[in-house]
Amino acid sequence: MNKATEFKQSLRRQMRTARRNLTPVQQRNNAHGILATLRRLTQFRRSRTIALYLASDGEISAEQIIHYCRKRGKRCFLPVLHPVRHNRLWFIKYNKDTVLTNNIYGIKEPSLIQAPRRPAWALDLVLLPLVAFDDEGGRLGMGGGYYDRTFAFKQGWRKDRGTRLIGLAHDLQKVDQLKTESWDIPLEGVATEQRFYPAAR
Ligand SMILES: Nc1nc2c(c(=O)[nH]1)N(C=O)[C@@H](CNc1ccc(C(=O)N[C@@H](CCC(=O)O)C(=O)O)cc1)CN2
Ligand SMILES: Nc1ncnc2c1ncn2[C@@H]1O[C@H](COP(=O)(O)OP(=O)(O)OP(=O)(O)O)[C@@H](O)[C@H]1O
Repeated sequence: MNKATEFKQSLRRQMRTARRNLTPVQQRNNAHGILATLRRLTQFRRSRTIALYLASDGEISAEQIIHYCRKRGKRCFLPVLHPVRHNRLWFIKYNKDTVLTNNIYGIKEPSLIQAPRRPAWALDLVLLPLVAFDDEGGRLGMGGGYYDRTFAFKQGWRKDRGTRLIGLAHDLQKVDQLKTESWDIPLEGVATEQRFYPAAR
């Protein structure tokens, strides 16, 4: 393992532990706070089709956001591990009656037989889970490269064109600067319970 990979692994361990050690009360407050942050964002207010995720391993919960979106008539989608294409995601509509199953990582996702599916480029906004972030749009994920592969088509696009990508995190997941890799797809910004961090251009 080279130095950079070792560094990423140890940062992942450290941040995943920090996330998991938040108390239920802190988790609840942060989930509440992040909805308030998003409601102030034009990019969120304008979006009609939004991909979120079901939290696992201490990730900031998106359930309140999902509830809010449904009330406002925004359509919610969840990522599903692609059954055939290596390390890519599909996005499936998420309703109250959607049947969920556990994927290979033990994360809940809609069962695959369920339509409708939506291609990644046809979503207005994707709210991504992450392990660590910086204020330049850098994202460290769980290490599967799922989001990077799925949104590779955005390489070279302006951040404000097409599907918008915004990370969701607890504020404690912020680090000074992440080294970007050639395959990393930069985020437009990251929302936490405290504030929105727009990527500097
Ligand atoms: N809630 C949520 N859903 C998500 C993601 C996520 O980060 N959070 N993903 C974002 O990409 C995708 C799943 N990616 C994941 C990648 C690795 C591991 C993981 O736990 N890996 C093990 C080691 C690898 C292995 O067992 O093969 C680990 O780190 O312990 C989990 C999810 C799609 N759905
Ligand atoms: N567009 C791509 N094409 C091919 N391989 C890729 C691509 N994007 C990422 N990868 C590979 O995926 C692996 C994991 O990447 P990385 O550690 O950046 O994942 P991550 O962003 O932390 O994970 P995730 O998106 O699942 O949360 C790397 O080995 C990388 O080479």
